[in-house]
Amino acid sequence: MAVALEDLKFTLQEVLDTFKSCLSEHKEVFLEHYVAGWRGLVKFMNCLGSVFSFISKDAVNKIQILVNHLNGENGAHYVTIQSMVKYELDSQLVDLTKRGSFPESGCRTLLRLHRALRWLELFLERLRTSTEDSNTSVMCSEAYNESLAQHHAWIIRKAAGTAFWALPGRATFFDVMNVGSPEQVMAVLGDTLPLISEVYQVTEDLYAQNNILELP
Ligand SMILES: CCCCCCCCCCCCC/C=C/[C@@H](O)[C@H](COP(=O)(O)O)NC(=O)CCCCCCCCCCCCCCC
Repeated sequence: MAVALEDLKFTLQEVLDTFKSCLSEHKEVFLEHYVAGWRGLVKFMNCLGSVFSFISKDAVNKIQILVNHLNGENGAHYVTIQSMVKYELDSQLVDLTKRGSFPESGCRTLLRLHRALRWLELFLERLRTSTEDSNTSVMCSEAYNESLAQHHAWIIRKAAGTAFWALPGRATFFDVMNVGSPEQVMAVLGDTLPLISEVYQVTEDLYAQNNILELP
C-alpha cells in the first residue's frame, strides 16, 4: 500500500495546532493533545537524520507509556495532567524519593517530557530571534545547557552534545518546518511559543504545588 507523502511530512503548523488544543478553559492540560504535540515534534526530529534516533527513541518510549495509561483500564483518570497527578498521588502510584515500584508512573514519565519542553521553549525562542548567520548547534546546546542538561548524567550530556553538532543549518531547519518563507516561519514561531510556554508553566506550577518536580 502506498503511504501518502503528506502523512510523513512534518509541519510546524500542525504542532502549533495541537499545543493550542492542549489547554481547557480552566487551564487543564489534556494528555491526549500533549502527547500528540510530542508525536509531531518527534516526527520533526526524525526528518533531521539518524544521529538523533537515540533521542527520539527515548521520547517515543515515554510517549508510549503515557498512551498506555490513557488507553488502560484507569484511562479516565488520565484525561488531564491535573487528574493524572491527583489520581496517581492519591493512589500512591508514584515513586517519590527513589526508583522502585513504579518506574512507569505517568507523573515521572511526563516530568521528563516536561523538562524537554523547557529546552524546546528556549531553543525556539533563540530560533525566533536568530539571524541568517546564527548557528543552530550553538543555539541548541545553549538551550540544552540551561535546561535539560541539569537533569542528565555526564554520559547523556556528552552524547547529546555530540548529536547537536550534526544539526543542519538554519535554512534547512526552516525548510523542514515546512511553513513557507523564513518570515512565515518567524511568524508561526511567534504564534507557537506563547502556547508552548503556557502549557509548560501550567504543568510546572502543578508539579511545584504537589512537590513532585524532582521525581526519581
Ligand atoms: C532538534 C534537535 C533535537 C535536540 C533534542 C534536544 C534534547 C536532547 C535530549 C537528550 C536526551 C537523550 C536521551 C536519553 C534521555 C533519558 O536519559 C532522559 C531521562 O529519562 P529517564 O529518567 O527515564 O532515564 N530522558 C529525557 O530527558 C527525555 C528526553 C526527551 C527528548 C525529546 C526531544 C524532542 C525534541 C524535539 C525536537 C523538535 C524541534 C522542533 C523544532 C520545530
